[in-house]
Amino acid sequence: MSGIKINTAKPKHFITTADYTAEQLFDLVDRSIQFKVESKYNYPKARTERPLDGKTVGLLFSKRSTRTRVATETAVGYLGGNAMFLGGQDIQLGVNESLLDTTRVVSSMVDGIMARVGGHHEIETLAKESAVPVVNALSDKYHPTQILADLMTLHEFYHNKKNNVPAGVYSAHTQHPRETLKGLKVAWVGDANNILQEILVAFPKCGISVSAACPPGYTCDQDVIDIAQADAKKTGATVFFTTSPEEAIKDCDVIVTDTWVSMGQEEEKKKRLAEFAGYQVTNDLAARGGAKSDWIFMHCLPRKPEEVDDEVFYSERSVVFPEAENRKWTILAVFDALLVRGGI
Ligand SMILES: NC(=O)OP(=O)(O)O
Repeated sequence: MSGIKINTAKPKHFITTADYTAEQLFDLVDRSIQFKVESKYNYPKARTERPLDGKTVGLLFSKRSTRTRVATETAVGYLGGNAMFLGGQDIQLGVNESLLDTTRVVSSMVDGIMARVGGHHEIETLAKESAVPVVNALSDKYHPTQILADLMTLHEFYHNKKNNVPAGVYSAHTQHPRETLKGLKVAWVGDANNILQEILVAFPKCGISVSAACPPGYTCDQDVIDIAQADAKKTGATVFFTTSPEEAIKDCDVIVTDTWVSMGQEEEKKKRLAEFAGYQVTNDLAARGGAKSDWIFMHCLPRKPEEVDDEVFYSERSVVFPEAENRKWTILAVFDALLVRGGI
């Protein structure tokens, strides 16, 4: 009897944007825009294909999530697939079963995995052991789908600004992301966390300069800094670190911050609030530091008022809600690439 040939090719994953070139990230942004326009305006026509029909994506989440979970479940549904949420309270992982065993079992039954983990080594184990593509839904080192959404949000904003497209209107996007993003200066004011680290490995290679202010003692991993500096050298972008928020935001186009107390750091809250004094993003800080007059504000959410005041957060400068929505379109593009088109 002749046997059935089993596909033994290693699956492709999306663990960090550091693994992909700027052109690959731009293509994902471009595809995300196409999905958004198609969904909102039936342009060029309403979607009828359901390429993930009969397929399942497992959401292996050991931490809370609103945006990433909703974005993934709706994105997989949009492609006709089934999203199965496997929360930390629901399965044996971490209580009765190791990550290695769980990965082998779950990946033998699903077609893709979206995983939110603690340590970055956990997502690396998952990717190594999984029989199907794994997407990093957040680890303590990186948050790639968030920063892909941030690239899309920046592209949309500056594309529409250059082309006088009114807010909330989606155009056919005449310019490529490489044209809209190159030369921007993004200032980070906050923790040296997974969001800043993903920004550092994604933005400089896209031609975006990054200047980051973190309190004394809060520093990024050296391998991340090395990647950022090497990428910046190639594109002409700059990478700059300081402990002064005012210094970081000088001449910036965009100010970004995030929580000062990430999930799992709750016992450090009091100490952190004291150490981040002076780091709240306000119009006054932007004026003192000399941000460009038309600076915009980003935050991956959820947000606490100590990080940014209401005046900025709910102002016209703030693109935080389109940024949140774009999680869906970018995650859609990632799963479309990995599960439908065979790779990014
Ligand atoms: N920004 C982000 O990852 O949000 P959630 O934690 O709600 O998924």
